[in-house]
Amino acid sequence: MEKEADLFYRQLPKVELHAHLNGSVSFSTIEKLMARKPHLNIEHGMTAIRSGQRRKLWMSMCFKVFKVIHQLVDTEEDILMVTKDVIREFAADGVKYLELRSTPRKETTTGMTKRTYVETVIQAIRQCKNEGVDIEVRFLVAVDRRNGTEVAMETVKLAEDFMLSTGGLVVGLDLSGDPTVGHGRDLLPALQKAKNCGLKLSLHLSEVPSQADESELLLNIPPDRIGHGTFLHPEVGGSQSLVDKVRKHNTPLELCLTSNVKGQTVSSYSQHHFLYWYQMGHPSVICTDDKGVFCTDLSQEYQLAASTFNLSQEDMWTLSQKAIDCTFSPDLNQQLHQRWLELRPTLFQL
Ligand SMILES: CC(C)=CCNc1ncnc2c1ncn2[C@@H]1O[C@H](COP(=O)(O)O)[C@@H](O)[C@H]1O
Ligand SMILES: [Zn+2]
Repeated sequence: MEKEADLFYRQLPKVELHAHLNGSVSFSTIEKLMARKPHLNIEHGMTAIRSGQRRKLWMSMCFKVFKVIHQLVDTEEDILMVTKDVIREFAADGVKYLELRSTPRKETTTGMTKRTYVETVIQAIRQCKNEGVDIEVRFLVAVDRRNGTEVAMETVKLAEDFMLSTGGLVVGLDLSGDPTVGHGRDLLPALQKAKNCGLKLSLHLSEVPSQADESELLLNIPPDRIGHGTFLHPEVGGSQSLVDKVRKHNTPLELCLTSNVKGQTVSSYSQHHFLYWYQMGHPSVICTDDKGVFCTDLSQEYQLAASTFNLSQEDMWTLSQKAIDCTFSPDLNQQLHQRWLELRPTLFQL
C-alpha cells in the first residue's frame, strides 16, 4: 500500500515554484563537491538538517548551513554542476515545471562575479533542455534581505538585464534570506522597480512571528506570490487585514511543510497553515524550499500533505494541476495543462 502511494506521488506530474538552488543540492552532489575541495574539511552533518535534529536559536543557526554550502559552491564550474544536478533530480521526481531561485554571488578568490553566476545558471538550464531532460525550467533572481537597499537595487538591474537577454528564462525576483535580519521597508523601492520593469515578485513574507508591519507594507506592492506566509492569519498573531489583502489579490502561497517543521516555525505537520488556506479555497502550492538541506523532495511533500490532512489522490491531483495557474510563465499554461491531461490515465490506473 505504502509503495503504491510512493509511486503515485512520484508519477504525479508536479510544479515546483519555491526552490532555492543552493538549498536544493542533494547528498550525492555534496559528495562530489567535497571531493573537489577536501581542504575545506566539511562533513555531511554540516550541510543538511535531518529529521528530529533540533537546535535552539533555531533560524539563525539554520542559516549557517547555507554558509557551508556556499563555501563548497564557489566557482562557475560548481554552479554549472549543481544547477544541472538539481534540475535532473527534480525531473526524476516527476516535476514538469520548475522555478529555481538563487542569490547571485561574487567570489573574489575564484573570480566568479554576480553576472557570471547568473550566466552559468542560465547555461545549465539551456544544457538540460538540449539534453532532453523532461522539465521546463525558469529562473528567479534572489535578493538577500540582509544586504540592504543598494545591493537590492543592483540585483534588480541584473535581473532586468537577464530577463531581456534570455528570451524569457528569467521571469522574476525573489526576496529571501534570514527573516530575522533587516527590514522590508529598505527594500521597497527596489521591489517596486522590479515590478515596474515586468519582473514577477515572489516575496518571503511573515515566515517568522511579529512581522505584521513589514508584511502589510510588502503586500501593498502587491507581490505576485508569497513564500510561506506562516504568520499572516490572526490565529497566529497576524491579522484579518493581512488575510484580506492576500485574498483580495488572490495571491498564491508557496507552502513548504517540512521546511517549516524542521525550521521550527510550525510545531508539527498537522499544525501547518496549509490547512487554513486550503480550506478557504485559496491558491496554495506545495513546494520544497530547500530539498537538500531538509532531506526531502516534492513527491514526499505531496504525500505528507495528503496523509496529514486526509486528502485523496484525486485532491492531490487537483492541487498539482491548479499549481500550473500560479507559475510566472503564463505562456506555458496551455502546454502544461495538456501534459497533465495526457498523463492522467496512467496515474489513475495504478
Ligand atoms: C530554517 C530555514 C533554513 C528555513 C528556510 N527558509 C528560508 N527563508 C528565507 N530564505 C531562505 C530560506 N531557505 C533558503 N533561503 C535563501 O536561499 C539562500 C540559499 O540559496 P541560494 O544561495 O540563493 O541559491 C540562502 O542563503 C537564503 O538567502
Ligand atoms: Zn524559501
